[in-house]
Amino acid sequence: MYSEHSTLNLPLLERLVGGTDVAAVVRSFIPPDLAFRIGERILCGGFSRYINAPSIGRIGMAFYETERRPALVEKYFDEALRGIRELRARCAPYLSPMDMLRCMLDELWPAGAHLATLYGRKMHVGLSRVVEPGVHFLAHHDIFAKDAPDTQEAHSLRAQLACNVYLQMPERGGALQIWDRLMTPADFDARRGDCYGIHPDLLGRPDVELRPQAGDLILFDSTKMHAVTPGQPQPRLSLSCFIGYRDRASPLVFWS
Ligand SMILES: O=C(O)CCC(=O)C(=O)O
Ligand SMILES: [Fe+2]
Repeated sequence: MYSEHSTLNLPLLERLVGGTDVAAVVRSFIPPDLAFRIGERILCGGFSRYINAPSIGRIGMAFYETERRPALVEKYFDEALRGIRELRARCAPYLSPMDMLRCMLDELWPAGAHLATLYGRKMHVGLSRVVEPGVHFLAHHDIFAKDAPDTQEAHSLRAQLACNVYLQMPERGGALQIWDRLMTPADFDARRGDCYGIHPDLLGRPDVELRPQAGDLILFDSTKMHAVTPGQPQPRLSLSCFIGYRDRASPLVFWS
């Protein structure tokens, strides 16, 4: 169901994209004290909020927020590379964990790994996400083809992994819950209405519950329903992206 590792490795990726495992944890992907310090640097510059999920803070726009609206799609691409450079600058003099992850994926995957392009333009990668104390990050799934329908880039994906490096964790709560079954986009959209997600109580017991520690990396199948339990008393800060898989002979792609 899920596996624990001390390093990011190829078998772990293969088990995830092949559907054998729903999640994998890499403990201390970066040292916990370094994670905390990088987190402080990132937060110093302030943050804004998801347009369509305002209870959740973020630095850098997610493609999910564009909701197929041309003006927002334009804004997303306009800010994409600036966002990547902004995260790098906030982390300096430390290496951005997102840059490290990108290099490691490129080195590990036989066909390499690179930044995703869509409509001929480079996407953003490396969203900093802030979940404040007491906030419930509701159950949802992330499926690229819902955000970019009618694109070959989205429909050719055979797996989509969410990938999070946890920089700061609350003392209690902040667990990632995953339900190992698919909810069709139509079913999910009908249930959620105008809200970005649904209450996890509607889904019964999660199949996987993982409480990351600062410095951990978790990868999981983002097309499965997932949620984050409320944390106390500190905010929960993570760096987030998606990894797209087509086949073994094709490069992995990443975006946020
Ligand atoms: O923060 C987490 O543990 C998961 C957040 C999430 O919904 C995602 O990465 O898609
Ligand atoms: Fe998600």
